[in-house]
Amino acid sequence: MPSTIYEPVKSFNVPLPKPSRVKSTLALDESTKRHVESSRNAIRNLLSHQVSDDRLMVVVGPCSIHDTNAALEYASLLAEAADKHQRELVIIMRVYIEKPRSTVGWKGLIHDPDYAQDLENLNQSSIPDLSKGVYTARNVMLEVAKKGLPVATELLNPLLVYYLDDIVSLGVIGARTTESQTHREMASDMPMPIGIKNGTDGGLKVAVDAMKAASRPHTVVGFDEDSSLAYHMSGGNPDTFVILRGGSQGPNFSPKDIQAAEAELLRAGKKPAIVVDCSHGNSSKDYRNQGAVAACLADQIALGAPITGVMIESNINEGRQDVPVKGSKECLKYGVSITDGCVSWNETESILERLATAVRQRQEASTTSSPAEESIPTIMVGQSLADEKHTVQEHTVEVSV
Ligand SMILES: O=C[C@H](O)[C@H](O)COP(=O)(O)O
Ligand SMILES: C=C(OP(=O)(O)O)C(=O)O
Repeated sequence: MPSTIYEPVKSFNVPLPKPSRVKSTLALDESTKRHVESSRNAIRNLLSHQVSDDRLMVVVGPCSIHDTNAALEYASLLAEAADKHQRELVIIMRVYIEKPRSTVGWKGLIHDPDYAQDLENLNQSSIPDLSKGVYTARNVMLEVAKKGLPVATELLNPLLVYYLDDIVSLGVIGARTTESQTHREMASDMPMPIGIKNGTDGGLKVAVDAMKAASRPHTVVGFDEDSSLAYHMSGGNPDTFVILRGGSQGPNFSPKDIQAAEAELLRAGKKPAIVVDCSHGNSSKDYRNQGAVAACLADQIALGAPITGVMIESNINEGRQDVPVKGSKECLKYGVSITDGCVSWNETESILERLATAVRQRQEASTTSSPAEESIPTIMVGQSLADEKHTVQEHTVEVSV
């Protein structure tokens, strides 16, 4: 990537369109509004372990969206899979339009919608067009929602969220911002359930602290209905949960890790709703490990482990690529991530099959178990799983991060 694209621009201000204007231009129709509300409620049910819904949440999709046509082709494939597995899985698509960077790099479609689009005509040294970005990002989310899929996204910039908060069914606070007060305030103000990643070092305490903070009211600085800068009191968000994503100390998806997370949540007075990310620190940032992580989770799920959901980074085609610099003869490969590596659609289908089978096994076991067994506290179930080392050993991946 040419360094010029991120050179600071002095005395440079471009007004952004007001969130209210973008929202009314790309408005949700009544049926999409109902879809967003019902998918938020379905997620809330899974988080509170409603007996009426024993399905598994699966948050799956590209690491980031850079090509909206490819994203919508992916969404069509995923919508079919969601339909096929509707008895076992609540499938939510990752529509990640902002990326948190460890240092610097492309910050996502909303910040820079032209970055990886028309390589031949693109002037990659031009100033990123955020005004176009807010329309592009909202439009792709709207199109995904219209295909019947709930939208998940990382809520990174607390002001940009005002362009999207009515479409998103599941918000995520990423590992790099879990400890940020501003993000906890934002989470406390959101109308949808929020997943909170553990820290980049693998520490769960920051995520549990974030859940506690987000559940309380806060003063929040943002936009009012007329898009004027204002402040208000948030209501507090009761629908938060942790996402175990591993970290620099290693992965955290083993039965022991799940059991420890469950115990920590219960100690903090929180419901043990745990989603596990197959990527990032849990895959050593190597997408080829995601299948093995998912297989280990499927084994745990079949045995009744307290796993509410799974996250997978997936795209039409596997791997990742760098964006060729302007003027080079290289082309961008279709349906391949330009941020973290992803598993292919074919592998995604196999992972979804395996997770659905595990949920069926869990459902069958719970209908055949005696009332006494059913009343075993979930923490005990985690304990017994931790002893079944052989179950996970064959799938455990080497992690060096
Ligand atoms: O999910 C994507 C990445 O892991 C995250 O944006 C950090 O990426 P980076 O370390 O390449 O900046
Ligand atoms: C950036 C992401 O994850 P994390 O915050 O866990 O690094 C992501 O899921 O895209």
